[in-house]
Amino acid sequence: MNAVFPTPDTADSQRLLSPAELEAALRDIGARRYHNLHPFHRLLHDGKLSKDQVRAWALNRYYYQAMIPVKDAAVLARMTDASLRRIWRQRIVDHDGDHEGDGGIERWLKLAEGVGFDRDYVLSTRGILSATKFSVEAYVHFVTEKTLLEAIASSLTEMFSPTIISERVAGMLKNYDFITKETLAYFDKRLTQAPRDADFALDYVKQHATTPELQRKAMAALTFKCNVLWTQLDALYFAYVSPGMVPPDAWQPGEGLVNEASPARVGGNRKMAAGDRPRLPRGVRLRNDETRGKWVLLAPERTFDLDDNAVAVLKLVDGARSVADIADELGKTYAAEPRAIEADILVMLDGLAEKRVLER
Ligand SMILES: O=C(O)c1cc(C(=O)O)c2c(n1)C(=O)C(=O)c1cc(C(=O)O)[nH]c1-2
Repeated sequence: MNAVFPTPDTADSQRLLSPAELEAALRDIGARRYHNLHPFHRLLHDGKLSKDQVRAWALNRYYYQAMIPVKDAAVLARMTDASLRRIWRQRIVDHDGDHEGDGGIERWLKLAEGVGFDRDYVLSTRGILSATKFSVEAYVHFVTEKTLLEAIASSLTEMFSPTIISERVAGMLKNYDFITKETLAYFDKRLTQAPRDADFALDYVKQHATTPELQRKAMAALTFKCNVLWTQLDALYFAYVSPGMVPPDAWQPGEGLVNEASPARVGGNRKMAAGDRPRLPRGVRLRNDETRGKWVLLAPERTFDLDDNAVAVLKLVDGARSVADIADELGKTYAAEPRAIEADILVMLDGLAEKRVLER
């Protein structure tokens, strides 16, 4: 979606924008770069992730939540005006609460517990991806090192969060049987806190970005922050969706959970990942049924008709090739982007695994 006033190009960026034009330019940055557009969020909200992939999100996002008050304390420390500090300090109270057991961080811990985590494991931050930590810490460094205007402008992603939060809560409640309203209670409060915070920050930026250069800096700060959010999802996608490369020491499915079955059972339930090497179980064969002119999967006492796409994939399923390898091969044959078809292949293979005619 293009806003009426797109981000100015170099020629335009010499000109001082009116406050309304600046707001439109900031909104346009969100329309193009906010993390609602990231493929990981699409999968999360549409119910396309396994429970373990949702857990990976909850665990990593905890680090963001836990560091937000550290970030806000750094912003506060730069404010020489008591009336500004009085307003900004509310953000720290929102996340830390007024007493033990209260506040946003606590509610995020409840969310993590709701998907099965042991609270102490989450608090330890042991399994969090290094890339998540780097992104979040870059945000803290940014507000410490840049001007106060840039620090405040970098929080403006919150202008866009109510929409994604509503979409996320509705999508997750509808699509995952292990998600309850109580688990997602964190987001209830954000729906009022975020607009309040964003309105204040936007007014501040519109009032204080009084030269073309300051306006450019405010826009750059918001762009930077969109990237802080985006790279966290890139890291999750890479480790837990495709190619499924979990770095050493990062959380592995089965770790840090309460009352969960043995890792073997968790592994048995989990969805296929790009690094898995699927194979047909004993007794299941791919056959060309010549009388019907169809390829089928023959299992003991059962036959499954296959469409052309499934046949193309299953011809490459040999227990040696990974899902990513299969996507690469098909990408060559069909001149398609392998990572795009990989997602479709994973859904198809999960369907067959559920019917027990495919295994990892
Ligand atoms: O759920 C979301 O998508 C989302 C996005 C953002 C954001 O846009 O930065 C924040 C939050 N949630 C959030 O819960 C939160 O406390 C928060 C603080 C800030 C900030 O930059 O100070 N952003 C966000």
